[in-house]
Amino acid sequence: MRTGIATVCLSGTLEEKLRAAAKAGFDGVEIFEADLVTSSLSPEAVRSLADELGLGLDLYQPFRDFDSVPDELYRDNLRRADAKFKLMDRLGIETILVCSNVATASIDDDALRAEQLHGLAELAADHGVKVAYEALAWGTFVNDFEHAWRVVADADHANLGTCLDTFHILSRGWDTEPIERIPGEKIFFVQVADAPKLSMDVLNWSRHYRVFPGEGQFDLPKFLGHVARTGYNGPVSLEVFNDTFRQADVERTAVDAMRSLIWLEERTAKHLAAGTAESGDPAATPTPAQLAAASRAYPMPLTTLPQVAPPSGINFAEVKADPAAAGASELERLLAQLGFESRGEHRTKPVSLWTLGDARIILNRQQARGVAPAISALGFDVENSVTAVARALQLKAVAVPRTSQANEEVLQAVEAPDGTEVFLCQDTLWAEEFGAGLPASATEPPAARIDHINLAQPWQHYDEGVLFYSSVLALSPQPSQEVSSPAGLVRSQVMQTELVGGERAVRLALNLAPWVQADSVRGTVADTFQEHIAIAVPDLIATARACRARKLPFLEIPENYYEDLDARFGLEPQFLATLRELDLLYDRDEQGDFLHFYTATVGSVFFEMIQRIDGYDGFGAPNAPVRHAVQHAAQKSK
Ligand SMILES: O=C(O)c1ccc(O)c(O)c1
Ligand SMILES: [Mg+2]
Repeated sequence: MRTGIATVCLSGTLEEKLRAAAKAGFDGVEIFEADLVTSSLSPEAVRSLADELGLGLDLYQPFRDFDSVPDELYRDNLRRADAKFKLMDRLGIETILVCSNVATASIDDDALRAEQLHGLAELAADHGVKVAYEALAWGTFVNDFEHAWRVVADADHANLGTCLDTFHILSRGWDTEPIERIPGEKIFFVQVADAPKLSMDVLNWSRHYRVFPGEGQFDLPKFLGHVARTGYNGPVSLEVFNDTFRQADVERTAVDAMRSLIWLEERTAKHLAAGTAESGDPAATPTPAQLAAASRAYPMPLTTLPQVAPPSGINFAEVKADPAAAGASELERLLAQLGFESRGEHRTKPVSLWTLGDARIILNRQQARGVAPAISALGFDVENSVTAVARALQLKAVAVPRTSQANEEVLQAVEAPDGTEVFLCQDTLWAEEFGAGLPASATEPPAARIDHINLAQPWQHYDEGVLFYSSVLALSPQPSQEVSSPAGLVRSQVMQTELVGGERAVRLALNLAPWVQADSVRGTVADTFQEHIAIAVPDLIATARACRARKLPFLEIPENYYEDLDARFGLEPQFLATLRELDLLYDRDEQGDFLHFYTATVGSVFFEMIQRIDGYDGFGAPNAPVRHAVQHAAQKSK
């Protein structure tokens, strides 16, 4: 598949955008008119830079407000077009995108539109240019891709085709099946964007909230499957108008963008393969042979990746703390008060292992000076770490450089967008390298396990994080939520594995905190963000009492919370008194009940102990505002 990206997706100057797109591995770009007009590079210089970078200039866009106008305006529009066709000759660009008229359309007549577009195509032919007509979702008369295609078909000119843009099609909820009735050679260009499902006017939704494929909620594999079936084999190009990406680091955004297309290719091949599966079930998992066949079934080849199953558990979590600061010993004390046991020091590194049941936490004292303790690494249980790493690298994840000594387990890790090191683990043999190793007898079911991890995300890498964990680790994103805090709304995105036998192996929550004005590298963030490790235990009340006896600093919950809780749930007085006494929080969903408590924060890290009763599947979200408020107050008083 030929990959592309519109320059409007990226931040910086035109030259920076082109360099970043080339470096990320794109085949071509769409030159967005405003980027050229405001550039100090001449069209010839842009052309030779693209040449030098090995980047195709696949589209010039947009040309606006052409069709459905009175004759006088039509002639002026042809004059405007003529100037652009001459410019395209200097740039060496063959195709121009003409979007449906939103400003000057005054005559709603398909015959006239077809005639005017035919006239434009005639002029284009004189310049050796092709015109791709796109229906904008808010076009005055043409706002539906089928309508745009009908007009193009009526105009019947070799130099006129249509441009399909997923946003304009899926934001309006149009059926995508009819795409297959367009001949592939009449589709001149394909633009892809994802978006969260929002209820707002479509123009503002489009101009500010588009995201890269896999970061929103549109069914893009289905769309691209239809496109593949038409026989189309031109560029599939990202056109994402997004306020965050336009400010973020250009090279990182380009890599995020490339990852989204690589993953979309694979998902499209899977979608096509599922359609051919014997069961006929579109959700069926295709065999490797079916996947390979689907990837080359149509003129547009689809690259696939090494296949991985979602992780089967959280192998460990690592917290980094500067040994010279109080953080490291405070964390050790906290772990001991929670009931964790020290399993000793690593043979060669200043790193210690702590366990509680099957919950494994590594305390790493290699932190740079003055940086607050933070969650630095997560280990995920995977079937095959070699395959998992190969997949991650193909998805442009960056390998974490590691040095291992003789006789040490070789662990493979890649860097998540926020800098967290993600280890892909096949076993726990690495634990042998710590003094005491793992306890001999793990109980069944385990006395404790890591239930979820909650990571604070820098604002500019939030969507990138969602895409990373979905594509690399096969976690499924849930609809994002917002919880209130004294510093603003916190956007929270849960990524998890499917429910199997009432259990979820992995739950990860990505939080976009309003106060995380972070640098891209974890640990350089001002120590105002907080994140945590949550451990599930079989009897939370007993755990809380034991922790109290060990003098654990609990997060203290205000009395108002318990009054509200009682009003909401009408709890049994004795039970409510226990919650109050132990600073416990409570929630309930359709399945069951949830009990939890939090520790005080050390640096950026705190712990949560939880108990899920009868298949409760949430995170106690209604209690999050209380936690944020108490933590905020605690931070201020420091
Ligand atoms: O928002 C716009 O104006 C606009 C312009 C060109 C496009 O291709 C598009 O999808 C939207
Ligand atoms: Mg478009």
